Amino acid sequence: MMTLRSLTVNKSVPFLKRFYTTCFRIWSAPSERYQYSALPSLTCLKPTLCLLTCSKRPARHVFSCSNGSLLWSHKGFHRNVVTSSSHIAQQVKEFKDVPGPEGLSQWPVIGTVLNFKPFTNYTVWTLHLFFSSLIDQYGPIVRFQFAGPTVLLSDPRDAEILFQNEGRYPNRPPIDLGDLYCKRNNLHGGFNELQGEDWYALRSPANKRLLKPGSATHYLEQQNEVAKDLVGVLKKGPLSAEELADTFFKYASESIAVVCFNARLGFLEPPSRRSADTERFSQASLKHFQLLMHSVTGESVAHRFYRNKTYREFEDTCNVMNEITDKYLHKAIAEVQFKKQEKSFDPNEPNLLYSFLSDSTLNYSRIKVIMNNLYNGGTDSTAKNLMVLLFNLARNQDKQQKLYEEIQTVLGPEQPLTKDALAIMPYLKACLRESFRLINPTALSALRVLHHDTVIRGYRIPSGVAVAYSTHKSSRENFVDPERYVPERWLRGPKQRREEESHILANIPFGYGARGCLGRWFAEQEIYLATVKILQNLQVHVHPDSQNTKFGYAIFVEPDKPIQFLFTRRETADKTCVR
Ligand code: HEM
Repeated sequence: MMTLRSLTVNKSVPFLKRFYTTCFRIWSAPSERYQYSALPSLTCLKPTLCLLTCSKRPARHVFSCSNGSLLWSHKGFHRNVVTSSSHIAQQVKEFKDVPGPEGLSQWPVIGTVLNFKPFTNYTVWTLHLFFSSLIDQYGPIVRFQFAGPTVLLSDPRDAEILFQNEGRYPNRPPIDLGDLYCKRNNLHGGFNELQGEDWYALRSPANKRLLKPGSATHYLEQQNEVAKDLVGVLKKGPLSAEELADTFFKYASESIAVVCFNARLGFLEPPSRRSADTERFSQASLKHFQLLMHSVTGESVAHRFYRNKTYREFEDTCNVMNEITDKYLHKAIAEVQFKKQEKSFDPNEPNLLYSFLSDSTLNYSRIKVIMNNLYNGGTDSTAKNLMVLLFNLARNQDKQQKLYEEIQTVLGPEQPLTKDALAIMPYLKACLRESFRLINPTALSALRVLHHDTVIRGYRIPSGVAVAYSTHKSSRENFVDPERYVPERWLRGPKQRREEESHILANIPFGYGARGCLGRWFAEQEIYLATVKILQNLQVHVHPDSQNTKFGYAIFVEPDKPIQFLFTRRETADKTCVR
């Protein structure tokens, strides 16, 4: 028995007209154009057929049926058509038929172990290359063992089906160290740990605040001050590659702290001027990430069974961060109370922390988890991707010059970045978008555990199976000259490049769907701010030793060794901050 779940209609086109036009197009098109052909069900006029959206975005399926779905994307019918008809269901191949390594490689546990060193050359750090090798060997859909039966996809059209079927509460497995900490201490889990309705209860109040237009631009002015401090530190130089990586981490931490704690924590201050709390917080959050990486890369496994050293250290970092978060939240609570007494409190407060604190449906522990998660989500991620952008600009001086000229035209040598200025800086946005594409995946996370059986590429993938999407592959296969850094491919205009036609899921640095990144506007804004301020003052180069830096993945993208950037002062052309 099939059930209809959803109907999305593009209101600009009369529904019936679209319906009949589309039926005609399916009927009359050659069947080999369909990867998952709906033709038989249509020619038999099976009324279980379902449709359509003409939206410019990937199709929200109009009808989605419990035993499959029929989709139509903006690219046309040949893109994504999965049938839901029971007639077609008989042609669907079984999970066991999905191509992939055979024999011991499909055994639980052993299969996973065999994928990595010493049995192959791969580690979690080179997971993207391992995924690519599977795709090269077996094709665009692969069945393999990765902590359980897993399917790997590389075609954005298949990813579209995956995301269409992720449901209201997409399931992305947590990093076990964070999950264990919450469980062992009986604490409320965060975005990464929770699933189902519990996750949604946390995510929904955050969505409405963080993903609404203008949520990030409210902080432009304050975060611009942080960017200025960053440039101050860079100008003082010289900084070693390690110090530089640390400085970018501090920049991202300071910048997101403005949002999460309504305060400048002083991470970029010289050590003598940093408060003891700031120092502890800075060290704890850096260590926190390193330990999470140990868990992800499999360097630590024993913490799953007992409180080993890694786990105890991790618990310490969480405790420090919780303690300092408490201080800032209590301060903000007092401010909100004061504003309320003074009757100066705006119920539509654009300030995120105040807005959360004045929401009577959220208790203190939830707000604390949200703020802590946003803070942690916004440090390493932004810092690493900022460095990747600078690396790309340094290695492509012509692009850097072009961006510099855009900055000079719109802002001149000193003006801060504003919302209006951002709206007329397409090259800045294109530079970041292209940097994301070239480094894809930005994070190890394009993974969903299926809630129900789903037909992908003609195979029925059972519920409970994890499906990963190799954005490394998709961000190369769908672009011309993929290894080159070409921001122009994202510019609109008369000379619009072919890439503009690429599938929207071919480049998804912030994930996709209901569980996509919550902080994407903040991340982009902070990277823009730093890049603009740096280029207004300095020209960026990389030391010859860092020219061939390779990138891998722990949680976020990571260089194989810290990058030695060289900065030249624009006014004096004197390489002061050089190492
Ligand atoms: C360039 C920087 C960043 C990148 C590349 C990035 C990337 C991602 C990705 C790929 C995901 C998983 C999405 C999915 O599964 O579909 C994610 C999740 C998340 N990100 Fe980001 N992120 C960045 C910055 C930030 C910032 C600044 C914040 C906080 C303000 C943040 C908060 C989060 C949170 C809370 C989640 C978990 C969402 C959930 O499971 O509901 N991220 N991010």
